[in-house]
Amino acid sequence: MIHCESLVKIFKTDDIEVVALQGLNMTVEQGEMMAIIGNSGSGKSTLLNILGGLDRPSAGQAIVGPWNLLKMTKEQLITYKRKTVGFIWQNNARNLVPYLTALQNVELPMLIQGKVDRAYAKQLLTAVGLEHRMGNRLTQLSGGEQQRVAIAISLSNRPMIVLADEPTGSVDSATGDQILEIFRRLNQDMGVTIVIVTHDLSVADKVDRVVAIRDGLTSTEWVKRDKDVADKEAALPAGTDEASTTASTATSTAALTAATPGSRFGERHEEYVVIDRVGRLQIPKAYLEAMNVDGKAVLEFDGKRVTIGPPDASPSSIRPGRR
Ligand SMILES: Nc1ncnc2c1ncn2[C@@H]1O[C@H](COP(=O)(O)OP(=O)(O)OP(=O)(O)O)[C@@H](O)[C@H]1O
Repeated sequence: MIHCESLVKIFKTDDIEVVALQGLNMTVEQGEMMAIIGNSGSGKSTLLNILGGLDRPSAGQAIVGPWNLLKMTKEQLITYKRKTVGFIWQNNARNLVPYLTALQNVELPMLIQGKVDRAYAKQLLTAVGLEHRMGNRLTQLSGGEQQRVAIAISLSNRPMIVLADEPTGSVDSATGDQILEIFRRLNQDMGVTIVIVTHDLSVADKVDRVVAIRDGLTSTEWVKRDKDVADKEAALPAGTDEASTTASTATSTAALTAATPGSRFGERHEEYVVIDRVGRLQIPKAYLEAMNVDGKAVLEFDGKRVTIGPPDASPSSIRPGRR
């Protein structure tokens, strides 16, 4: 559904250029609910704005369904924004009109497009648990309820994808959990693909997959594992053949398991380093410092594992591991 390859975004002002995305690769499958996580300034919002058609990429490839975001005309971009994507912002003032009721807010984008479907608007508000608040003005709703109205609005044009920028950023953690549960339900019931951008690591446990962005590049990926496989593997003694086979099958799909896999987001996530099409990967700074590698390194391959180390010493190991 979404395919970004070598995606570059450069912001130019009078005297400086900021390379916000430096050749990013990412794929999102149809029907997935995934999160993009990264520190402030890592390029998350830039990527989301590009996927939402709000900003144009500078180079590379960005394909969403049948659309090529680099090659679209202005008119196509308008149609794309109206029909393909729904947006949710952290600051919901961007989505909502305070003096209108919840129902009027959901109907507004439909009105702008020329056809109000009241039954569908009500269905959306019911889906986000606000059937009893439809007639209330936005000012009468709590922050969490307003965010739920924003979710209903994002679906009013029946989009294929919902893009959410820090959707839990301005609510407390219990409300944040509720919002993520609503996303999950909508994802399952309506089949809508959901991409959440956040710096909140706790979101990771609620999604199928997490892609970490660092310095405008995808660096690491955590995939939620099939619970049965995870339970079975946990029951096996370390180093048994069956456990190794399960781990290596997983690694062969996309990437190399990192040296400290899995544990960061609980038992059911497996951590991978992303390797791009031409074989590049990002090595965490802490590892490079611990190995005293700077600029150049020695790679060794023993037929199964790649080992990397400083040029003048025997290599320290980066190896596919598992819990
Ligand atoms: N319109 C712009 N003009 C110039 N530089 C920009 C612009 N938008 C973003 N940047 C720069 O691009 C880089 C990535 O910014 P971006 O907003 O995508 O990061 P982010 O990961 O979403 O951060 P945050 O979580 O703080 O929103 C930053 O260095 C930022 O300063």
